[in-house]
Amino acid sequence: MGKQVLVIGLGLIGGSLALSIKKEHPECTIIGYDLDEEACKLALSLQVIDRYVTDYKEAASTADFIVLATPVQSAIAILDEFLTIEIKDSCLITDVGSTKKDIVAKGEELMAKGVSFLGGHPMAGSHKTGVAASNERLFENAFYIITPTASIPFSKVIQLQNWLRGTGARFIELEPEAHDLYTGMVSHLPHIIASALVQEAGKLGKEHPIVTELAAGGFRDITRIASSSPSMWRDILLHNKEVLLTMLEKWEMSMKDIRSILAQEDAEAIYAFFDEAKQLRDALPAGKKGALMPFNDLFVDIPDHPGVISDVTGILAEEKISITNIRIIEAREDIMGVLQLSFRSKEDVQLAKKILQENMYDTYETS
Ligand SMILES: NC(=O)c1ccc[n+]([C@@H]2O[C@H](COP(=O)([O-])OP(=O)(O)OC[C@H]3O[C@@H](n4cnc5c(N)ncnc54)[C@H](O)[C@@H]3O)[C@@H](O)[C@H]2O)c1
Ligand SMILES: O=C(O)C(=O)C[C@]1(C(=O)O)C=C[C@@H](O)C=C1
Repeated sequence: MGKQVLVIGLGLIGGSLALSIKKEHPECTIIGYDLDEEACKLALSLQVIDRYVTDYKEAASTADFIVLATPVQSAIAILDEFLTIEIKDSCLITDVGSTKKDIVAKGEELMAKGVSFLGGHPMAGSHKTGVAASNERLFENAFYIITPTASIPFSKVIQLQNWLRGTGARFIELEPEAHDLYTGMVSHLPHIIASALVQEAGKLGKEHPIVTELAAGGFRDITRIASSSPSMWRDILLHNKEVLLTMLEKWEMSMKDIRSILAQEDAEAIYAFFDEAKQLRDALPAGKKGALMPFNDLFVDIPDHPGVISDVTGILAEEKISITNIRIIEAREDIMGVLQLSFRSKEDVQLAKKILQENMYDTYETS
């Protein structure tokens, strides 16, 4: 009989992992559990899981591999419950939480009982939630952080990577504290800033409704992540409180600095502020997926007439090239518009470029 995998939390990440585990281990049975039974039913009908349970305890006691993919506070509560039930000696438990210190500390309590827990965090995701947004390629080429402690045997690290080979992710090891510090900077703080920015625009928008209508590329780019799950981010902030309090203090100081050079009309310092940021941003590793997403974008000049967008997308669909995002820039009456198309990989960008050029579309990439 094939092995049993239990996925608890059938949302974006649990669903995507279930798909990539099944792809690499088709003989295993994927059992799902979610607090929300509708999520279980949807996961079953989308063939993300083989079956679901309405109480995970029995399935946990027979599982070979357990993935916790709930918001981080619930993951701790579930690990607490695992302390009270029988789990097979050979079973490996992992989580996908965006914070690691508290979860790994709880996992150590299980280790003391002879149950193997190895913390994990795939550094790829989306502002979308729910199993319907699952994608077996979500983690391809992304960093997958694992946080082994001294109490976990190396064989379990290999076992985890084998289970998760279908993700196509690149595994790296970090101490839980280092994980929370680094992701605090490149993931958690940006989510706070994005949400605060949307709140500010919302306040002005109450008095001047046109403001939100005017929100164009820049605002949308920097605030996309403000559409993420509030319960997930509530838990992340509470788990990474100390790190984020320090970062917010430094952030406030940084805002004070820019305020001060602006008040003084210090043009040189203002230029240096943007120039230094541009150089740092431009130097981010290209072609890598992870917290620092690369741009797999192609820009296409389009004449401003009806049907042109469906023509472009139709050409790409015929070649089976998936578009992950589409945006129209500068499309005003009677002038050329620009279509910004995002793809999963650089290869898809190149293929799309070739096909569209063959169809007489002018295309260009950004560096
Ligand atoms: N979204 C991302 O970009 C991303 C990336 C990497 C890691 N993560 C982490 O992955 C985890 C899941 O995030 P997601 O994006 O899949 O969220 P999601 O909202 O899409 O899914 C979470 C699911 O967990 C279920 N759930 C909540 N409490 C539960 C409980 N006690 N028992 C069983 N099910 C429960 C919810 O009903 C929901 O279906 C979080 O810990 C998050 O920090 C998220
Ligand atoms: O792409 C997004 O929407 C994300 O927010 C993904 C993101 C991130 O901050 O980069 C969010 C939380 C995770 O723990 C890992 C990845």
